[in-house]
Amino acid sequence: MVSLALKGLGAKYGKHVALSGVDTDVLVGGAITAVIGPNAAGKSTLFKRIAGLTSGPGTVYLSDTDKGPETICYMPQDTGANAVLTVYESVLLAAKQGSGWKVHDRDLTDIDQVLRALRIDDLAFRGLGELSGGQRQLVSIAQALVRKPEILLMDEPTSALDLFRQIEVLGFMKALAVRSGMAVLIALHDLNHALRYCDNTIVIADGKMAASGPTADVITQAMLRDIYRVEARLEACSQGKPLVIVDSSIV
Ligand SMILES: Nc1ncnc2c1ncn2[C@@H]1O[C@H](COP(=O)(O)OP(=O)(O)OP(=O)(O)O)[C@@H](O)[C@H]1O
Repeated sequence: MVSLALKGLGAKYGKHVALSGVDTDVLVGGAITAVIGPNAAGKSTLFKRIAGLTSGPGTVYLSDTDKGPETICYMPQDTGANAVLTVYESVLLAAKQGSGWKVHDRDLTDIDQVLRALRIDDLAFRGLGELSGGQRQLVSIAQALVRKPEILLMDEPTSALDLFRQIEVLGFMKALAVRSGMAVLIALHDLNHALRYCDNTIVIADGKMAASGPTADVITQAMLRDIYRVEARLEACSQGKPLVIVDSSIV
């Protein structure tokens, strides 16, 4: 099963150092890692650096893959919709990226499966420009999944989704990671989603890694105070699962 580890990873935009010194333990396939932290902390920059879309110091070590860096897929936060294409065409284009343009029956089966799994098969022949924000976000997820990456970096993939779709997509990703052995990193602002769906959590603050480890060890009252500047409690819900309850901001 694929795994990755980050050593001394950093990134710059011009002279601005947006990220430095990110070291992680081995992140294994089959698990979901949340990447959390305040606005402008460097979460998207970390993903772009792992995906090779920005340069900088450090190394992304990949193990147990014979595909190399192209096995990493980055699903950006903002996906500019190409209004000319239908949903189906855009997912087909994503499926063929980097593998030649000849379309096989297998490609069409894969697209049908991914659209059905995300329950957007009814949108297949709608233009991207006609979709709602949440529908577009689901199409972006379909475009990422149809490529069958071994390492998937999802930048706030549920930010435009309603409550039902949020838990459906995250539950689906968790099951898919276990089933396929994919390593999934998800940037999230909803820490309750991290607690519920993510095995491990990395905290980025001010362009540095502030903490990492099993999610329940990382999301603590002290971390919420220091990094997020909120007074909050972690309480067990009626099902015994931990929930973050925010009381106030610290000014
Ligand atoms: N293309 C760019 N050029 C210059 N600076 C950038 C660029 N993209 C991001 N930055 C800066 O890098 C820093 C980190 O941004 P990044 O997008 O990684 O944060 P983030 O943690 O993903 O934030 P958010 O939660 O708000 O999405 C910010 O100060 C941002 O202004």
